[in-house]
Amino acid sequence: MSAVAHSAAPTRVPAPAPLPAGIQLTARHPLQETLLPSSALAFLADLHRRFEPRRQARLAARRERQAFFDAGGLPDFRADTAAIRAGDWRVAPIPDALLDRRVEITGPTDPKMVINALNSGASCYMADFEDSTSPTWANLLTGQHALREAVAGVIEHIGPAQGDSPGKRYVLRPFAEQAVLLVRPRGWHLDEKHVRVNDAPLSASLFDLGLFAWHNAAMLAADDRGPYFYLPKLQSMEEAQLWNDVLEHIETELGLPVGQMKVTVLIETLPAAFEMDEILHALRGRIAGLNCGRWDYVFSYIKTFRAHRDKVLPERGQVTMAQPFLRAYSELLIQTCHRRGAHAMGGMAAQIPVAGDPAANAEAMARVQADKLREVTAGHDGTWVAHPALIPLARAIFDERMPGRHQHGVRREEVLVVRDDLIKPCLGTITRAGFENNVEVCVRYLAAWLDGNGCVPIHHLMEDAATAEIARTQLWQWLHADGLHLADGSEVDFALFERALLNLPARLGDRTALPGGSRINEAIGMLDRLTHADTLEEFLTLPAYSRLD
Ligand SMILES: CC(=O)SCCNC(=O)CCNC(=O)[C@H](O)C(C)(C)COP(=O)(O)OP(=O)(O)OC[C@H]1O[C@@H](n2cnc3c(N)ncnc32)[C@H](O)[C@@H]1OP(=O)(O)O
Ligand SMILES: O=CC(=O)O
Ligand SMILES: [Mg+2]
Repeated sequence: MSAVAHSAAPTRVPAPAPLPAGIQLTARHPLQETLLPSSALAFLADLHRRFEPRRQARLAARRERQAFFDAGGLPDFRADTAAIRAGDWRVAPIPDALLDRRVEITGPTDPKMVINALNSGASCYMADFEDSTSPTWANLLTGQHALREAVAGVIEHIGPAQGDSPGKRYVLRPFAEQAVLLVRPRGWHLDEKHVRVNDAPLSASLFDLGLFAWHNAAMLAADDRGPYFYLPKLQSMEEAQLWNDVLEHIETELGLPVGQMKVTVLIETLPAAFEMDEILHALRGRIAGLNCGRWDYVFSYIKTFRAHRDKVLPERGQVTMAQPFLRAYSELLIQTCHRRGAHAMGGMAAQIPVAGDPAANAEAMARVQADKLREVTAGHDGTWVAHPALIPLARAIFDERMPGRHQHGVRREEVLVVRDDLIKPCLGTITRAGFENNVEVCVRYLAAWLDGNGCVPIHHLMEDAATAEIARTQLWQWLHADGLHLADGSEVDFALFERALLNLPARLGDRTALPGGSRINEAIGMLDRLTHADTLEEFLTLPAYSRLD
């Protein structure tokens, strides 16, 4: 055969495997063949057909409830569930692997992060497909693959070469020394647009959780573990019931004992704070705890009260856990969990280590320390950190004050939280710097997210979807509420906003050095539109997702 004829011979590229009936994949990625064989897709499609109508019904119920709040209604404890709150019941026993959760590290799911987090010395690692992940198809598949390799114990990552030296090799510590793995799928409101079933997008929650369980349940069972999950952004006990039914169905399908899959629910919406007992009850066969997701909680307070002029919050930096409405929520969570035999997990301080500035670093560490001390003293059974360097600090505080594996014995029976404590307005101010910082954080975070990075440091704080949402919704609320003034007396109006947006490029300087620098103009345009809109967009990530790969 001549050389020409040889090079012209067609290369045989294997055709993609045929998809199960009714399923469409709208993107291509090299990991698809491995992660989405037709049996996995059929499993996901079955979840969709069974549960999608109920998901849509729950989303409609959210809209209906918000319309009630917009008309002046206030959240309150439910009359129809009083018997659940009064009843004497407890959640199922917590498995050994989840009894000591004093320090949990969280983070996105790229292979290096996964290895670093599992090796970090934390008690648990929450692998996050949610607040800290930009859900590009590549991120989701790389993340699922990294987790599967980690559960199998074979994950490896090679860092970039340094001159002539090869890149750093990352491998796992022995299993017994690793953090216990929990996975956080995306919330009920999000679609996974790359998988369509009968011409409708699959729920992102079902994709993330279902695929992880499908690949890993058997391997985890061999280690006497289960797929363990954190469930985000629930608003009601009916949503918890939906999750329970999904999990029970998956257990049956995968041949797991009922209750093998454990969950911890983030109480991070204002409506959910009024249904903590009910959520524990709906998931009582499998729930290990509740968590104070403080950043989304503040975001939810703003959204819930978007139309309530008397509940406008001051600038982000002043809305700390010391504010009465946040203290009441965390104390009620501790009391509720400990009465029911569940863990009451604390949340995330946004400070991260500050490299190259010892004074700023000391201040950041002092803030984290104070936050963790408040949590352990209040009765939390564990806490979150955003960065491995914070683990020793958080661990030392919990070790000193929590000698047992948890502190369910701290019942906090003296705590009496009523409706008005949870919705109490918050005193404070809006400074010009606070206003401009919200504009900067929104734009920079959104640009990074559009570029595929869901968690970035900005001015030495961890920023993710939840913290950025506070900045976005505050801007909308401040600008749509009549008669607000900055602390210096000037009016909060759209001229102020436009000036802040116009000045931002100069303030940012060399944008090539910023994560997502090339998407800054797009982010500015989006924030401008979202802030001018007459109605508040429910989630930033909904319109932004349509711009993602
Ligand atoms: C509101 C909420 O939902 S909170 C939960 C969601 N948010 C999170 O999970 C935050 C996760 N944290 C992060 O993503 C990061 O810590 C950031 C973006 C805040 C800061 O990241 P960086 O600036 O890259 O940190 P830095 O350069 O100091 O990292 C040093 C090392 O620690 C590792 N590291 C940093 N954070 C983490 C983490 N959360 N998990 C595992 N490893 C981490 C880095 O990979 C790096 O490793 P290397 O030395 O092997 O290269
Ligand atoms: O998910 C955590 C939060 O604070 O939001
Ligand atoms: Mg959150």
